[in-house]
Amino acid sequence: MKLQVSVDLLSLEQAMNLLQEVSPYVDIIEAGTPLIKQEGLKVLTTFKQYFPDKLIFADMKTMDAGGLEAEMAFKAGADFTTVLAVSNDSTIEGAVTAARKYGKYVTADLISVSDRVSRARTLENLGVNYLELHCGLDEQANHLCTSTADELTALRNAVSISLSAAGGINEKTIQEVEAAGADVAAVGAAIYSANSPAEAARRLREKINSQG
Ligand SMILES: O=C(CO)[C@H](O)[C@H](O)COP(=O)(O)O
Repeated sequence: MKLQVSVDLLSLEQAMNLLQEVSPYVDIIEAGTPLIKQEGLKVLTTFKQYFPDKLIFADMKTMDAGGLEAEMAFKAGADFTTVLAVSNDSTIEGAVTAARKYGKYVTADLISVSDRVSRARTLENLGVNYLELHCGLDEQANHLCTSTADELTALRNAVSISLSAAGGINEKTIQEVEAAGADVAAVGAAIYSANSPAEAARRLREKINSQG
């Protein structure tokens, strides 16, 4: 399983300071939605420039103009862009077409989808590369998330495309997420809010490695 750090900080300077510390332990660097909104797409270009051996994930959370927004992210340096799974199929198709043109990837974020298994099957048919099971920050704050492991298992049984999990994952839960079939675990606060982000990322990496 790959480890993704979700950089939900509000300045490029803070983001770069964090990444200098944690990048050795992660496979994927995510520019969080608030960071992209605050600093612009240049964060993607900067991440790619300084960390060329990492995959760069743009959490665009696109809801409309799928082709245009995906193209913007890929041109700026992203390897992945996200589109909201609740958006119209034509929006998803636009993002998928752009990803194919650039040889990059689309992740559909299942946040706020009620029938996730049914939507997952449609999204697979539409050509998305990854499905992200995501408990958002507001849902976490209001204790609205159900079991990530059970949900992942249901998705794993329903589709063949890659799965990622995001939302409140930490050292205690990362092995459960991997065992349930995730190909990527995205971790934000458990890394950037830790006393030592580098140590937190190192321990998460160790948990993944020890799972085999
Ligand atoms: O996309 C996000 C919020 O919309 C976050 O990046 C994602 O939830 C992971 O962060 P955390 O581990 O802090 O929950």
